[in-house]
Amino acid sequence: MGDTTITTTTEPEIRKGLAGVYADYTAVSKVNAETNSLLYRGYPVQELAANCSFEQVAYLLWHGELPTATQLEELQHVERSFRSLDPEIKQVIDILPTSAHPMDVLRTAVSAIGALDPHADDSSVESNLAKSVQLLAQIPAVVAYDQRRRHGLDIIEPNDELSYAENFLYVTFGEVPDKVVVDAFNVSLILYAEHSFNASTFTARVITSTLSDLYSAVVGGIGALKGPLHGGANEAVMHIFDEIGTADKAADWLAGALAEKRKIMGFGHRVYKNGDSRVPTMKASLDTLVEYYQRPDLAELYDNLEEAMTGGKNIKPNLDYPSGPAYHLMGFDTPTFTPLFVAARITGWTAHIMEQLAANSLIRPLSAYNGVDERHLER
Ligand SMILES: CC(=O)SCCNC(=O)CCNC(=O)[C@H](O)C(C)(C)COP(=O)(O)OP(=O)(O)OC[C@H]1O[C@@H](n2cnc3c(N)ncnc32)[C@H](O)[C@@H]1OP(=O)(O)O
Ligand SMILES: O=C([O-])CC(=O)C(=O)O
Repeated sequence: MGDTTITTTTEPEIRKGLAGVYADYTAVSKVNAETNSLLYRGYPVQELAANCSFEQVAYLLWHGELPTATQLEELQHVERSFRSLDPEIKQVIDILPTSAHPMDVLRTAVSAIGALDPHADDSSVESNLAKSVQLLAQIPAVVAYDQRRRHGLDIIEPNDELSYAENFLYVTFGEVPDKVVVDAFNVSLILYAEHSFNASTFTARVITSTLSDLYSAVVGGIGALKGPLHGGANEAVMHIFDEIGTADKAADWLAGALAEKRKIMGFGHRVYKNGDSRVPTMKASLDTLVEYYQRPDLAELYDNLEEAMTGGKNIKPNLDYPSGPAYHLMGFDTPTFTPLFVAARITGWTAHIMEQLAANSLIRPLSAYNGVDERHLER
């Protein structure tokens, strides 16, 4: 018998939420709560955010090394060639109500992209890499298409002269904003790209472990990311800011919310208990945006809520806390924030899908039964 033999005499150790459990190895990234650091393929994420484009980081996550100039050019060429949405995908989006949450629209669109791909079930590395680049290129088109149709605006076709970040902003807003905005967006994408066995990546790996296809794993990842305890928190932060109103009300609002045992979105983390390694970098980008858009009121509200939360419960902000207001300042509407997280995390998810396939083992833990004792039908 293998090591999954169930012994009924000893009480199994249950780790709720798999907290503290090592499920497998990964070479994609290292989250170190003790040193408060995050490495992508060995590189500190802060260094990557300060010096690289999101496309370079995507390549790094997929291939394990940063691209040479030629490799980057090739990636950019392919990514730019996939940016337009097929008419069938536009039709699929169009039949969804504009009241549908953008995460539901994106999940549906990715599922449709998979159903239209005749090679969906080809799980070779070459095919999965090609699918990963295609999804990288098309997610911005879906997100922008949906935000614009919700606001009754004309759809803007992509511009393949532009970088990934520039084009994303262009197809959403109809113009490329100033460099300070593009840079902040690029930084946010890099910071959101990868974070080891978080809930959505683990979901994608579980699906992959059954030898299902890459699209199914990504659709599952999107579903897991939508929840407010995970990616949905960046949207929820903005709802909290709206609820609080002005900076002077932050402390009282927090006292009331904590008294009602509410979870304060954008704070806390399963792994980092002493602050999220990515927050200082994203906060610096938020500061540049606050300055650029002249919104000291938003910065004051941000600071006051953080001060009240760290002073009271000593729970620190996670990446969603600075990202939410940063995306708001850039002009994205609030329900679009979590799809922006998807646009970045598609790189990490697909890197993990390929890693899982390279050394696969079906992910299937045990459960300890605590239902009624064995019983029988009365006949
Ligand atoms: C990019 C990301 O996905 S980062 C995560 C984004 N999610 C959020 O911001 C949602 C808000 N945060 C949370 O709900 C949690 O901090 C989680 C889900 C992220 C992590 O949760 P866990 O590791 O399970 O921590 P847990 O829930 O056990 O919290 C420990 C204690 O801190 C409290 N706590 C943790 N986070 C918060 C919070 N944001 N607001 C209020 N209390 C909190 C818990 O209530 C608990 O208190 P207790 O011991 O008195 O019961
Ligand atoms: O690691 C986690 O649990 C959540 C997170 O911060 C991420 O996915 O970026």
